Amino acid sequence: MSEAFPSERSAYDCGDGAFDDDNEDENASVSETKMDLERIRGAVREILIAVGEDPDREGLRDTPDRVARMYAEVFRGLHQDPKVHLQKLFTQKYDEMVLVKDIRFESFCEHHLLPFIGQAHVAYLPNGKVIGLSKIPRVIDVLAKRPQMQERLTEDVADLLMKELDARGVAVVIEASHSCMTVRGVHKPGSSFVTSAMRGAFKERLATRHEVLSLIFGGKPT
Ligand SMILES: Nc1nc2c(ncn2[C@@H]2O[C@H](COP(=O)(O)OP(=O)(O)OP(=O)(O)O)[C@@H](O)[C@H]2O)c(=O)[nH]1
Ligand SMILES: [Zn+2]
Repeated sequence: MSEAFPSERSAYDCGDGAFDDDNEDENASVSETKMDLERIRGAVREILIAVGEDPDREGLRDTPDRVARMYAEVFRGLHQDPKVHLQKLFTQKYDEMVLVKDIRFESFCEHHLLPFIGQAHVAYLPNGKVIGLSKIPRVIDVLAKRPQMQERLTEDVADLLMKELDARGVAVVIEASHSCMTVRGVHKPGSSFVTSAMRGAFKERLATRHEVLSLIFGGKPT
């Protein structure tokens, strides 16, 4: 991994509690201190020159710095540990499905570094304990704010929840539109990409899988 990005260890090294805080701006600025902003600025300047631009003209003068700060913001999840949001569980004798639908997220595809934006739907079957509702979107935000593939994002959310909640099952469905398929390349605006990861009872029991899919898609054919 290049020096501009953290090592595997430091990406998960949240022992100093730097990211226990839920404050977005603060998280972005902590991320800035962990990234090699100078290197990003230099690289952006080089790209501008390479495409035939003058990086010193007035309109572009601050662009390398803006882009560096943007990367610190949109890739801050590299320096955050999603598990910190899943430590506080509530004992509850509720053993039916819990579903959080339509969680909007923004991520960046690792192939083109262009945004993909959509909704995630996450269900789990508790095992005597439930998690605070807001924590599921928080986990998605951490994992989305990294260079991603939608399939990996989907599976990582499912595996993490399965493990940390000791759930009897987890279902994750993500629908997104990828800018790399709309603003360039094949130019197919309106197309969406749907991925799913089923774990535990959602994988093993067809009726349970159908139940969650019909709750997510509201009876639409799935
Ligand atoms: N499976 C998957 N593919 C993705 C994702 N994000 C972007 N892609 C695709 O990644 C592929 C990269 O293909 P390449 O042939 O290496 O790159 P490219 O020449 O820019 O491809 P085109 O987009 O077809 O022009 C493209 O087909 C993208 O649509 C993702 O999250 N999952
Ligand atoms: Zn892409």
